[in-house]
Amino acid sequence: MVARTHKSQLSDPFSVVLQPPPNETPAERQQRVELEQEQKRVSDQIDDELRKERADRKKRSKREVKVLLLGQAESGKSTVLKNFRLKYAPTQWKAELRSWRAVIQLNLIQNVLTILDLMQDHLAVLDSPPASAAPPPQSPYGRVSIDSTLSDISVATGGRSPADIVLTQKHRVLNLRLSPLREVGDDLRRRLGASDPEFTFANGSDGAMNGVLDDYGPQRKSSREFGVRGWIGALGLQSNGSKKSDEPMPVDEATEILATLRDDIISLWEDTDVRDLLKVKSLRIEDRPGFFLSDTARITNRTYVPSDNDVVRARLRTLGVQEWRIRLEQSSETYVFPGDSFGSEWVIYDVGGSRSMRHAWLPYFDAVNAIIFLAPISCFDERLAEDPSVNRLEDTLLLWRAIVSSSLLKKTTLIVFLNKCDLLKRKLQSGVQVNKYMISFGNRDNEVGVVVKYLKDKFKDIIRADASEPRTTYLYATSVTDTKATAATLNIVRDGIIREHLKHAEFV
Ligand SMILES: Nc1nc2c(ncn2[C@@H]2O[C@H](COP(=O)(O)OP(=O)(O)OP(=O)(O)O)[C@@H](O)[C@H]2O)c(=O)[nH]1
Ligand SMILES: [Mg+2]
Repeated sequence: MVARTHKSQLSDPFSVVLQPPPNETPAERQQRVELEQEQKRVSDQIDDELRKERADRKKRSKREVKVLLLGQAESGKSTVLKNFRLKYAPTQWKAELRSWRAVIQLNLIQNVLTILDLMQDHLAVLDSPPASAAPPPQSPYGRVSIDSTLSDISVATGGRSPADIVLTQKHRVLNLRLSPLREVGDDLRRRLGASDPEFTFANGSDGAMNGVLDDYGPQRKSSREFGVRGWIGALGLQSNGSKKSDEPMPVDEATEILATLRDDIISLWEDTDVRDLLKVKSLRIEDRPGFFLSDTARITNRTYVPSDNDVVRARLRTLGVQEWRIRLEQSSETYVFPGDSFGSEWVIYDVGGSRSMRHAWLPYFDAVNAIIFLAPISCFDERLAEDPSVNRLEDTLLLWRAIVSSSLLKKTTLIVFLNKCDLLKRKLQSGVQVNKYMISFGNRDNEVGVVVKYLKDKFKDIIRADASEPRTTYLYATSVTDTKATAATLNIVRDGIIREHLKHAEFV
């Protein structure tokens, strides 16, 4: 029997191409039909998966809150992210704590090396022949006169000048015994950077160090700041932030050497001449990020596991942009919006804040619900590491102006954290006068509450002057290393962002 061919089939070139071969045997036909069925099954499966993925994406975007953390280097962006994860994803956070050991060890080593560098410079001056006809010292470690250009500082440090600081044989021995830490520091950096093909030391011109170290250090290798492109790789985490395994942590070489040098580190930090040297050099190392010398006994323990607070205080510079997807955990204290409602999942973008990295911020501007802007207000007397001619507070205000005047951010909720209030308080108590650096501060009281209020008004003034339309901005005074207080602030921020979103959604 000859198969009848429909007229329209003849006119359709596809139907001709798709026709079975004319002399097909029943076995060939069977094989062809089976193959076609299999191909259809695979094709349907792919369609299903694509449909599901689209639906998932749509569902996810309905529940996702996207937040961009902005601010200059060392303003506290990554620290806010840590607080967020500690509060809303505690299971992952706990699993991750141990991975921070190497970062904290590196921070501690950095503290020691800062002091060793300072001591070495001082010893070099002691060892060099006196420039003037001053009498030579009685003994190699006796009182030696060195050139002092810091008379103004010596007034502020109880009348002592560098010339009065005597380093003895004890200091030389400590310097020698602690020198293996340079190698250990390099090893830790290599280990943390191993997963990052672009792993770098921040160089002197783009480090995130403030002006206090300018005197003697940013170019020195031991003083350079270390950064990674992602914690996930550096800490050996999976992309959702949890650790690959929960095997016991090995006592590695760094841990062993630190344990051996524990007493020397403690004796270096407790030495009164070392403290005086830091003072006359105006080096407030205890106010620097990643300061752990007061915790040496605990951290150098072979079984040391970092605490929440250690991790929040640890310093690891961010390079580039890191995306964190956080599904909020329900807990007795944390009310999470149920199921798939808006606010049950957060995507947080944590960016590197130094000037050379700011170009990477822009692509995220039109994709986020809110920006949390970190303004480290204790930095009113510090300079940018990447451009020492720029005051850090000035840079922060310029950044803020750029954000409020950006047309891409017209609909974005803006939140400001006037951060590092604890350091501001300490600085003011130590006698630093705000009006010396900010003339417009005038004769107001040099007191933390007054400074915070003054700066809050400054941020609001910029909004009034530069925003294209009136907008609500939320300003909070924070010290984000205080996890308890920050948890309360984050709750308010979280609810505020969700409320703003719902308010806008009603008008859509
Ligand atoms: N005392 C104190 N330290 C803070 C505060 N906020 C942040 N820090 C510390 O400052 C250091 C820098 O904070 P990060 O969160 O790493 O700064 P960042 O803005 O992410 O910096 P980049 O990654 O370089 O852009 C860390 O060691 C923090 O622990 C604060 O309010 N008070
Ligand atoms: Mg960071």
